This record gives sequence, C-alpha cells and structure tokens, in this order.
Amino acid sequence: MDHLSSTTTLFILCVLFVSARFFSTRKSLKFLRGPSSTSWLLGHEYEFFKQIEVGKLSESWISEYGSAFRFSGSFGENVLYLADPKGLQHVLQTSNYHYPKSRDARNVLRRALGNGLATVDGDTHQRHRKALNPAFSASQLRTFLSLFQKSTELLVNKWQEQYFTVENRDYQEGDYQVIPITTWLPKLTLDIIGESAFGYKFGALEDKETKLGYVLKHLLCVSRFCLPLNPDVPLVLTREDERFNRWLEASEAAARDILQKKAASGRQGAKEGNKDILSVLVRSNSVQDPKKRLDDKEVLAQMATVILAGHDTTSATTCWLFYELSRHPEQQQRILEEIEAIKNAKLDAGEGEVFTSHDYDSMPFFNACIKEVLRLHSVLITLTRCADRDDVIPLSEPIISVSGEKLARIPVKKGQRVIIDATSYNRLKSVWGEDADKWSPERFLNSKAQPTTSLGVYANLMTFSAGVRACIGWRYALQEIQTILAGLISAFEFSIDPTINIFRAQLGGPVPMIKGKEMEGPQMPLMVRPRALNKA
Ligand code: HEM
Repeated sequence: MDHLSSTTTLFILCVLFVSARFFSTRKSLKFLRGPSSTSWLLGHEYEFFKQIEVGKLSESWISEYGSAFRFSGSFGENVLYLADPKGLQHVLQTSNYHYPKSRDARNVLRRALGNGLATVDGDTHQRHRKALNPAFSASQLRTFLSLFQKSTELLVNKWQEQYFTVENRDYQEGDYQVIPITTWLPKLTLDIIGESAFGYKFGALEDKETKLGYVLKHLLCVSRFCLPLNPDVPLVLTREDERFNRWLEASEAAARDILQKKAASGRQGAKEGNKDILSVLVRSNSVQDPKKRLDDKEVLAQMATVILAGHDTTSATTCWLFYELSRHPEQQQRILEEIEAIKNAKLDAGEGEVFTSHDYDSMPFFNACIKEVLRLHSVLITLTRCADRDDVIPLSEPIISVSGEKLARIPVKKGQRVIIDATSYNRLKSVWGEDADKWSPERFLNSKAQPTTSLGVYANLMTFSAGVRACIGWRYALQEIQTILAGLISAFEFSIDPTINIFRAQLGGPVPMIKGKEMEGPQMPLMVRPRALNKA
C-alpha cells in the first residue's frame, strides 16, 4: 500500500467508526417519548442550558413524559434524561464507575478545576479520593469548627460596624438595613476555604487584595459560562479559557509556595500535624503505596478544585437559606428557640457557650431548614454521564413508551449519554409530596414523608450527587452552613421587601435575580437588623 492509499484507508476506517457510533447512539432510545426538537444541529442543548429560570423546561417535560425520557442532543443525538429515583440510584450508586462523566462534562470541569479529584476518572479517581479522604473525615472537620465560628463572628462584626453604628447616617436604632448578602457570604466562605484548604488568607471580608484573590475575582466575571455543544467539537481557547489557565497556574503556585515555606521552616505537614486540607493530604499521601501515591503536580492540583468546589456552592446555598427564612419570620423564631435551649443547657452543665458539632446536629428544626434549602435550592442542576457498557436502567416509576407500552426498565447501549437532573429529582411530587415545589422544612420532621429509594449522601437529596463521585466536602459544607446559620440568626433578624420577586436564574448554576431587574445581574437584597440577644 503506498502512502496515499494508506491515508485513504485510514480516513475510510475513521469515517466508518464515527458513523457506526453516530448511528448506534441515534437509533437507541427511539422507543422513548420525549419533547420534539426544533433543531437537528442544536437539539434541546442550547435551549436547555440557556433557559432563564432553572428547571422550568424540565418541569413541563417531566409532567408530560415522566421522570425518564428522550432528550435531543446536538447533531441528532438521543440522550437519556433521568430524574427517576431508582434510575439515579442505579447510574450513580450501584454502577460504581460504569457511568463516568461524559467527555463534554469533563472538558468543562477541567477548564476550571484542572486535573484534580473532580476531573479524573476510574483508577486515578480512586487514587485521588483515597489520598484526600482523611482531610474530609468527621474528626478532621471538627478541627475546622472554630475557624467557621471565628469567621462568622468577623462577618457579624463587619455588618455591625458597616450598617448599624450611629456614625452611619442612614441608620436609626431598630431600623432594617438592606444588605446584599450575595456579596458578603461568598467573601466569608472564600476566607474559610482559603484558610482551611491550605492556610491561605484571602482576607476577603477585610477587603484585602491577594494575588490569588484577584485572579479568582476576575475568573467568572464574564456573562455566561459557555458549554461546548458536543464532546467532539474541539474547545476554542477564548479569553475565558485564558482566565481559567491563569487561575489554575496561580492556585498551584500559591499551594507550592505555602508547602515550600512550611518545609523551609521545618513545619512540613507530615511533621507538625498541621490541620489544613493540603497538609493532611501530604501526610496521607506519604503513607500510601508508592505506586499509588499522587505526584507533586496531582497534590497541588487539588487546591484549585477544593477552593472552587467548596466556596461558591456553600455561600449560594446559605444565601437561599436566608432568603427563605426572611420570608418566614416565625421559622427564624423557632430556630432561635432551639439555639437558646442548647445554649442554656450548656450553661447549666458548665460547658460554656461555644457550640460543638454535636450541638449543631441536635437541633431538629434548624437542620430541617438546612435540608430543605439543599432540596429546594440545589446548586447542582444537572450532571452528564455516559454508559461504559450495555446496560439496563431500572425505574421507580414506569413510563409509557412511544408504542404505548409500560416500561419499568430502560435498555441502554455502551456510549449512551445520560443527563442526571438533580434539581427535578429534588422536587418530584412522587418523592417529596404534592407540595414538593414549596418551602416546607417540616417535611423533614415527618418520618412518614421520607423517600423510599435511598439516594445520595445526605437526606436522600441529589444536591451532593451520589455514589463514588458524590461530593467529598458534603460534611464540611453542612457544618459550615450550620455555623453561619446559628451565628447570623442569633445576631440579626432577617426580612425581605415583599414587592420584589427573586427567582433562580440559570447562569452556569442557579443564581438569584430580581424579576424585571435581570440586567442588574445576580442579587439578593435582604433587610437585616440586629437582635438584642447573645451570639451562638
Ligand atoms: C452546599 C455545598 C456543596 C454542594 C451542593 C456540592 C455539590 C457537589 C456535587 C454535586 C459534586 C459532584 C460533581 C460531579 O459529579 O461532577 C461535588 C463534588 C465535589 N465537591 Fe462538592 N459541593 C458542596 C460543597 C463542597 C465543599 C465545601 C467542598 C470542599 C471543601 C467540596 C468539594 C468537592 C470535591 C473535591 C468534589 C469532587 C468529588 C469527586 O469527584 O470525587 N464541595 N460537590
């Protein structure tokens, strides 16, 4: 075969391979019903990812086709859309690594998070997770508690100084002040994650400018996080990518710098028992089987992942929590009473006022509110996974096929893409009751109203995902939200202007926007005033 003919043969083989893949994925799932697509090129992808309000499209689709249906991907691809409890349990939990992240999902994540835990797959993921697990253990998290409490106290003091002093001409005692909490809470959670992740002081609450803080601030300042439409379309290096590259380099450099300084001063994590995530990781990595150890680059890559995954997620959830409580003053009162009861019991027992993890965990309504915000205002909208073998996905709720047949299982082919809709699962009426789209923390106090399919890592919610790839930081996030809730609600009363209509706009993740003021960008102005109570 001369050079030309071998190139031609290779080309023909490639075309045959791509066509075979193309037609196998397009023919499969034809038996499932689903919304008809207006565009072969874009399918529903563009419409879905660019919808203004989170969950509106899927809500209407699920009410028509059930919680599993055929979704049109770009280039005529048939994608399985899934919010069914058993289906999600099968794909994410029971199947372990058999539904890895799809290539497009991994590409998007890699841009922001580099090659850390969230991006790697299979054996490499297992290796990364094993090395990181000790840094997220319950005992390790207890050591972060005082940092969470100290940082929350700093925020309380900042608000007191900035909004509620007599020097502030706008303020008269007893007045509410409007506080943009979507500005303040991300600063708080950034300070916390910087210090707990690797002892880095962002100083965001103090308005300090650090090198890493500067890069991070400018990272997501562009309008929309543009998703690639198809895994086979190469990513174009845009200015957004340049910002992400700068972020990855800067976070790696900062982590390296901190490790080198610790080593130079003889305070290397392994020797001195430093409690930050990076030090614990270095220690746990050093005792792994040498063949399975993370190399230096892999260790440093975790910092970009942990900072990004562990900062905005928690602050966004906490913002929505205060939004809901602002609309329900009687629930603020109920939480306060639980806090006061614990505080008094501690004082009676001579244990002082400082709350332990156990104290936070022992307040039923307080924790029901946190579960309810994670359910109703999940920061996770969807995940995309891909079957690595032919499989059959069981369903909790049978669906009706194109031919009118009742289906309790969906056969899928290797390579099948699956969209996991966490937001819709969290609001399924069949799981959470007829009032599933309403705020009602009481549902978590009523044991009869619990879901029957065990899913996820916390309260049967999909918010932290499920299975081997579930959020490693879920306990950390929970403890952080508990501390912020107790600290702020003890110090302040929250209310909201009833004339403003805040909704969950889809901007990468769900962000709060005011109806009619979308052009002003994300915002959540809450009315706040100090309480005449001691702090928790
Ligand atoms: C309310 C707060 C949080 C929510 C809702 C949340 C949600 C999630 C979800 C849904 C995933 C799976 C993503 C995927 O499969 O692509 C995930 C993964 C992850 N999260 Fe969180 N997260 C939160 C807080 C945190 C915190 C505080 C940290 C760290 C301090 C953290 C670190 C991570 C990491 C490292 C992963 C990758 C895990 C893996 O692939 O094995 N998260 N998180």
